Amino acid sequence: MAGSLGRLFRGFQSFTSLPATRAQLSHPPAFFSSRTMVTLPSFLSSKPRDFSLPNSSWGPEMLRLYELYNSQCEVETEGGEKQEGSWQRLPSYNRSLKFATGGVYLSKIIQSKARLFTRNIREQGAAFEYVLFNNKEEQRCVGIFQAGHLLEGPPGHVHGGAIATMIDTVTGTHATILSGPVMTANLNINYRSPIPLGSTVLIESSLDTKEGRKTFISCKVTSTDSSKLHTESTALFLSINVSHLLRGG
Ligand SMILES: CCCCCCCC(=O)SCCNC(=O)CCNC(=O)[C@H](O)C(C)(C)COP(=O)(O)OP(=O)(O)OC[C@H]1O[C@@H](n2cnc3c(N)ncnc32)[C@H](O)[C@@H]1OP(=O)(O)O
Repeated sequence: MAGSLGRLFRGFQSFTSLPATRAQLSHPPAFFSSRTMVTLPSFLSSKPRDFSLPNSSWGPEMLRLYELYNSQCEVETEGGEKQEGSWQRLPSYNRSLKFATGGVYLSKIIQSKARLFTRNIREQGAAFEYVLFNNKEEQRCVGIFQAGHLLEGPPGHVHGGAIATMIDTVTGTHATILSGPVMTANLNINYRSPIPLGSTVLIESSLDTKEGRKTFISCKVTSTDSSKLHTESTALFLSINVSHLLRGG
């Protein structure tokens, strides 16, 4: 039981896109011989796709901000050595536990067709394009989000539920980094100005305080130059024992 829960916990980390699971998740496809190495189409590859890497749908602003933060993930010392920088890019997959092993306990909560819903639309750029970066020292997490045409709410603008989804994604991932497995208990959003469809925005999450099982987080969504405030929100996450999920909540 303890072993299964341990495996489940590691899988749970991948649910929230944590980098700790990267090594576990990488299974290089065994389709090449020692002499030839063939690049396979992605649907034949057993390697999970990391959705937080740039793709052809990313506009110039999305790419610019990605480069801005990504360039701070690794720095070069005076001696020319590479070192971890202040930011860390968080990889993101569309399945929670596909690559975790486990028996009855996993199958109780994970259906084989289950997919992370922000990552389940095939057409690139159509819905949620985003990448998260974490700054451990500053206890801050940043999401760069490009909203696609399938997320329409008011004509030409992003649906409030889609915005809430992204706030929950960024703050929830941040809370998991800070506190381990958590669930959203409360999410409070003030919508200040609409987000045009197709635009790129910044989602900035910062730790307010931790009290026992409670992690309180604040989050702002702004235009990429920070001149326009789109939403202000606060969130409460409660640390859970993974058995909470096994019991069906
Ligand atoms: C990759 C993407 C990652 C994104 C992460 C996404 C995370 C999610 O969206 S999770 C899905 C949405 N959330 C849910 O479904 C959660 C449903 N709710 C639950 O399961 C439970 O109510 C849960 C776990 C939050 C709390 O239950 P439980 O552990 O029994 O706590 P409980 O004993 O009721 O309360 C503990 C403390 O928290 C407080 N508390 C609980 N809920 C709330 C709340 N909504 N508001 C304020 N305080 C609360 C209680 O008052 C209590 O405080 P104190 O200890 O001071 O008396």
